[in-house]
Amino acid sequence: MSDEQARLGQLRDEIDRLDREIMDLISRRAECAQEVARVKMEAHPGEDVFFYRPEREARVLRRIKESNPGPLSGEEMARLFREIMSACLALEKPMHIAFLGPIGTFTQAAALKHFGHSVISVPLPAIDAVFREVESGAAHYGVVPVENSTEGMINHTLDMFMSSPLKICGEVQLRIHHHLMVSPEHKGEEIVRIYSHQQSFAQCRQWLDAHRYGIERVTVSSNAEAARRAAEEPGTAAIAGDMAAELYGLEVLATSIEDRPDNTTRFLIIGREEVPASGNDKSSILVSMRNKPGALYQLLEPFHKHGLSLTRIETRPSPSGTWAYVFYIDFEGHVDDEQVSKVLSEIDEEAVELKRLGSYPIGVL
Ligand SMILES: O=C(O)C(=O)C[C@]1(C(=O)O)C=C[C@@H](O)C=C1
Repeated sequence: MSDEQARLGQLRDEIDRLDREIMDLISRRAECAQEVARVKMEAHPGEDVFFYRPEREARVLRRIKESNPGPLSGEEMARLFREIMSACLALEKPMHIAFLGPIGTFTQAAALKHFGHSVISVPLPAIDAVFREVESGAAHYGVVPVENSTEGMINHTLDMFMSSPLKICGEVQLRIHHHLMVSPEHKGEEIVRIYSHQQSFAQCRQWLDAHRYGIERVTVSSNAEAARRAAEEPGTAAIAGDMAAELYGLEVLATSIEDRPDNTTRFLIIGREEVPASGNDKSSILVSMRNKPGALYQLLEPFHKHGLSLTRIETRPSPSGTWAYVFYIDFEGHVDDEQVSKVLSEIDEEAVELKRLGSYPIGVL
């Protein structure tokens, strides 16, 4: 036996021993989670028990990232623990997660990044369908896109909050990489048409103008639908992500063709209950103000006065009248914080309407 083989043999024995230890520890952790479920059910007999605890998960993942000794990165370690917790939660209660489908979309990738792979993910054809699925109780939570760093807000999602009773329970950000892809069967053929979602075309506009100028661009309902069509139709290509390429067996001709290298989409987790403070939270509100001089100043002044950071303010036309507006505001803090409750009660005095959309942990992953 060579020195190399002898050394590899020792190291692999050590890895086998460690794997057994890791497995025993994960099994003990899973038993604890099962016990947690029993305690929760005993404490709330006959009630709707909330097994998923976003504030607890955020704390666990933050602690893992902060205390990770390396050599794996904090992100990588948190991702592994994300999957362990996902499997533990599935033992307590299998979670149904509705997302803007079809399967293979970036929203599904975001749902799996946030909840891990042990959930049952349910694709739905539109953003309002995701809201309805969660409102009716058919799904425990939903995942919808809310803003993209290149293209701005997803207005449909913002507008749904005006009428929906749902709460925001979390957020997750996903780096969006778009690829130009074709079916390997039709690879040699000239591309006469490119399919994609309107947002993806917008995020790759400069690349397309520089590299595929003059080719017909056809907008479809999702990237996954674009990939499905490209898989079937000779002479076509799709702009979509890795999941869609894999799902439809497409070959990537050009990778990461998004115009901005930091192209990121933020998604919201929507649910039926409010989330307790996790120690590093964000809140979202909808406010409609009277149409009078200084209204915007009056709305923002309490944030300045009480030292709260705004992370986003967006204006949407109000459904109640022409030229009336609703402000969608994200800010740091939790509704249970003293400063936040002062700000909200000051805004409430001036506003026509103030709707609290929820406080939730700032995305960890
Ligand atoms: O701490 C809880 O309440 C649990 O249910 C345990 C646990 C975990 O595995 O750590 C599982 C699911 C929850 O979403 C949060 C944490």
